[in-house]
Amino acid sequence: MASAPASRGMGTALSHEARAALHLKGLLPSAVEDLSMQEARAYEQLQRRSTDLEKYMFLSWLRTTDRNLFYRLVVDHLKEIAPIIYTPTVGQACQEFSHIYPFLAPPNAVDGLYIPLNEVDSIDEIIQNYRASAPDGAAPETAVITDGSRILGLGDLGMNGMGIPVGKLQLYVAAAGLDPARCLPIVLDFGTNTQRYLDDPLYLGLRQKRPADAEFYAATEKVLDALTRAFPDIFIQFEDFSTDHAFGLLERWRERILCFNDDIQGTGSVILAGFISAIKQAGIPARDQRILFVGAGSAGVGVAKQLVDYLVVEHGVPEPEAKAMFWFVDSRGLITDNRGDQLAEHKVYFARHDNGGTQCATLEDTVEYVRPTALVGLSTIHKAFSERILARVNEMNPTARPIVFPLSNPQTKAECTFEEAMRCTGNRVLFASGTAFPEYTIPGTNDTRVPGQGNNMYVFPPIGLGAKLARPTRITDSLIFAVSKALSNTLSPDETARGELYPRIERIRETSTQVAAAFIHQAVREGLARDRYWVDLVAANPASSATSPVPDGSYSQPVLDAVKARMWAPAKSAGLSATSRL
Ligand SMILES: NC(=O)C1=CN([C@@H]2O[C@H](COP(=O)(O)OP(=O)(O)OC[C@H]3O[C@@H](n4cnc5c(N)ncnc54)[C@H](OP(=O)(O)O)[C@@H]3O)[C@@H](O)[C@H]2O)C=CC1
Ligand SMILES: CC(=O)C(=O)O
Ligand SMILES: [Mg+2]
Repeated sequence: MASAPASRGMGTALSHEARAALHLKGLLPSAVEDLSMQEARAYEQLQRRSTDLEKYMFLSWLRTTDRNLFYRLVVDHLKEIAPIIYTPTVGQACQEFSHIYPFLAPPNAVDGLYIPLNEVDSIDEIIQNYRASAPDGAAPETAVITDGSRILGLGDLGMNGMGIPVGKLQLYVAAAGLDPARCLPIVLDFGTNTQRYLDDPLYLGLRQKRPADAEFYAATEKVLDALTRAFPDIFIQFEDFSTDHAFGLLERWRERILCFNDDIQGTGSVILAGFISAIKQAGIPARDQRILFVGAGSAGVGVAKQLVDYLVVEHGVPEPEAKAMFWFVDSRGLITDNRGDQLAEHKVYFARHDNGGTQCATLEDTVEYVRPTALVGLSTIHKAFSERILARVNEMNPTARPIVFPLSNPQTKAECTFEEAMRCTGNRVLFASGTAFPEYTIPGTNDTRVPGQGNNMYVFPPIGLGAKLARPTRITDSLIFAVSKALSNTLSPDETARGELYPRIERIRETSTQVAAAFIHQAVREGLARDRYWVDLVAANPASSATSPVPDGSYSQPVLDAVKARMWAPAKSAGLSATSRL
């Protein structure tokens, strides 16, 4: 039987000569068509699926049977397909993962690593099995790893969380041209504390509660040691670990291996980029912002720390004053150092100590107390920004445009919608959400506004691309800062004129290239890059910021061109190799 993956992928696009050579004569319909016809057929099939989950399953099947066609379709229809393979639909797919798993890929298709806690001591064998059966036998260069303990805002999904690394890596490929054969999704199947899954007869993960901290860290240590021994150049993205482990893992590993935490650093970076654009339009100086965060988990604290860095470095605000521009609300109300509970370590930095005896138990009370200019939601609490709160924040800021960022995912967890934010602020809002909301036409006009999507999808793909190319020894805070600056520089004149905060998703491949080029310049500038080619190229072609102490996210044209030339793209016709350029 003809089993070469390329022949299965090409199917009806194979020429008669190729069919003869592969002993496929008579085994395919007689028509020979080009990839655009195959793509048109796949798109038609996609549209015939009546629910988003069915679309997700169809696309998963296509990806694991015809990678080139799948990525052709995704790249050409990214705006429409991103919400299927990524947030929000990926959230539903994860919740149902154990029920749909057999229908996502052909039997025995290798689509990543499932590492159960009770098999961690066999990690070398697991990696060896992967090497032996990996598509194309290529060593992975980018891994996304989760333990499923905090999937989007949906909680502890256990092994079902595998959909997230799979989805993130599809964006690495589609948005930044990483080679799909070298992307490795990993789920640490360390059990789940969600009883619903433990009780579900179809649940496919380990049926046990999660381990205590010591066992968790010992097991992750074994896995990461083995992975980095087997693949010394691998770039590892930590994803959707519950906050109690997210900070600990990052601190343990960030100086040891090439890694980063997407929820802390990636979210910090992308929201800083949107914030830079927002404060240019807000009508008050950056240092006069009063920023109220709802949610003090890995994402909330990660974002706020990135904003503090920016205020210090870019606006010269002394750190204590910059920190004092932030207030946090968690499930117990305003975070202060005198509210009577033991604060988790990651909350201590932002705890208020200037509140006298004032404690606010609710968000409404906190809004009255703080009188914020900006509301940032990373709380997983749907509608936390009620219409009343939005209207009050608008009233409190008659001369400044309020910044409202409901960033929780998926959209069923978002703190408010775009339409609510527009309506309740007299259309003055500067808005970004984690999951894309529909455009909004101001009633009685033809004025249609495009909401910003403040999602780390704009930064993790180019960070991965830059890391793969320049091979820095580690990811520093200043690299992340340069990425934010670079992303904020990518807005087109039209997007800027329309007051948008992020580039349109249709342009994400272009913006990823620019951000990756800036990342490489910064990595060379900090002496972190190990790849001689990029060190020499940057030395010969410095960016405009080469002598400035503050990274400005700039890059040179030759570096941009070289990055573009190294991005993987699906072939457009059967005559080209799968690595031919878009
Ligand atoms: N847009 C983007 O790119 C990204 C979005 N996110 C989203 O951010 C959200 C949070 O992620 P993460 O920080 O890791 O999760 P966590 O669960 O660690 O954090 C949630 C925070 O919200 C607080 N909270 C819970 N209930 C309430 C309430 N009723 N009122 C106020 N605060 C409340 C929690 O309080 P307490 O500490 O007291 O429990 C906690 O501080 C998720 O929905 C995730 O999808 C994450 C990364 C990227
Ligand atoms: C986007 C993302 O990383 C999250 O919601 O967790
Ligand atoms: Mg995440």
